[in-house]
Amino acid sequence: MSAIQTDSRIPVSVLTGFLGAGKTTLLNYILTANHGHKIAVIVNEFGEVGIDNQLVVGADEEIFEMNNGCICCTVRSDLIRILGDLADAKFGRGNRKVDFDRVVIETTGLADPAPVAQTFFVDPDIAESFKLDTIVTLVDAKHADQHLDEGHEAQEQVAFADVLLLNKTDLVSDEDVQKLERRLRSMNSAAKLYRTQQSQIELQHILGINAFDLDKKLEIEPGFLEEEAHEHDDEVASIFLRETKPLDLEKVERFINEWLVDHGTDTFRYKGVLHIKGVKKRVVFQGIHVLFSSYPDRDWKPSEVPVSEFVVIGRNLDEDWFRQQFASCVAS
Ligand SMILES: Nc1nc2c(ncn2[C@@H]2O[C@H](COP(=O)(O)OP(=O)(O)OP(=O)(O)O)[C@@H](O)[C@H]2O)c(=O)[nH]1
Repeated sequence: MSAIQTDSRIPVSVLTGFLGAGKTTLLNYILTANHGHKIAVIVNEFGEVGIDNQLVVGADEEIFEMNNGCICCTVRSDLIRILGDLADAKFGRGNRKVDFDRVVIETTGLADPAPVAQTFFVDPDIAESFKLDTIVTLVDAKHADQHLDEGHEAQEQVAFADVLLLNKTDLVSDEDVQKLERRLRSMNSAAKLYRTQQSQIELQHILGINAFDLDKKLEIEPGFLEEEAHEHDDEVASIFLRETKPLDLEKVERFINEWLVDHGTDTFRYKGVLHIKGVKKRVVFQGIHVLFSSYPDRDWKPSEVPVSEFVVIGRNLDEDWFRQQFASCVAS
């Protein structure tokens, strides 16, 4: 018998990074790239309703959504269940057969990656079928300093990474990029660090690289395997807004202008699709603090009921204000 035993466990890559850093952009890039892998995707969102599944390409494929909680705490049991079902489906143990050779998990921007990683070591069934391959952390070059100054989660995401992608380098000067690189290096000198734009990275640098090293992580966080679920900052919350009546573009623009002036700093992330009167396409709308963009995306499908829905994630959000303003955007 050969002395070399092949590891038949399914490799898992975890994509992390603060809100808006470019995780979904990377996921879309992975899903459209020509790499020959069959990937099962698990997407976790902070808001009560998932928006990412609408923004992920080929969303009819093997994509499993985990909403209404964060993968690192409240819905960690869902992660274990989904992974268990996936393993059964791959190894033909259930009624369903799903053919895939790796898993990519997109965490919420507020997730602490350590408890997610812990799942692959402390749950015996998961540990038998899956192998944590790499934690990839995206860093938003424009907003990272602010997020690292303010939030424990952003710091943990950097500290726990195997690969750091310093993304959105188009938005800042080279000098700022270098300064940020020094800051990231001081927080995590072991991770590989790449500069990216639109999260584009050769996939051989992030998939199947066998980078997660338990011993090294235990050096960073000795209590890693015993840690309790992560506690989130209670002040950070999400609001989900939904309206089936078409919206008036001018009113929407006025609403957004007021919002960004008065609440821009407190809104970490917002994203969704809008159903605008007179526009045949759905309008994708998203932003990070005051950096906002919207564009017509694709025609509504005949099978879809056009609807505006979006999620706002932030601190100290005045929910009544958002609801009233949004309701007043309905076209007459
Ligand atoms: N200028 C610029 N924008 C980028 C780049 N990469 C991604 N974006 C934009 O940044 C916004 C956020 O990107 P996403 O990929 O949705 O970020 P995310 O990390 O998945 O966001 P959450 O899931 O909400 O935490 C989108 O509007 C992207 O198009 C980049 O390199 N440069």
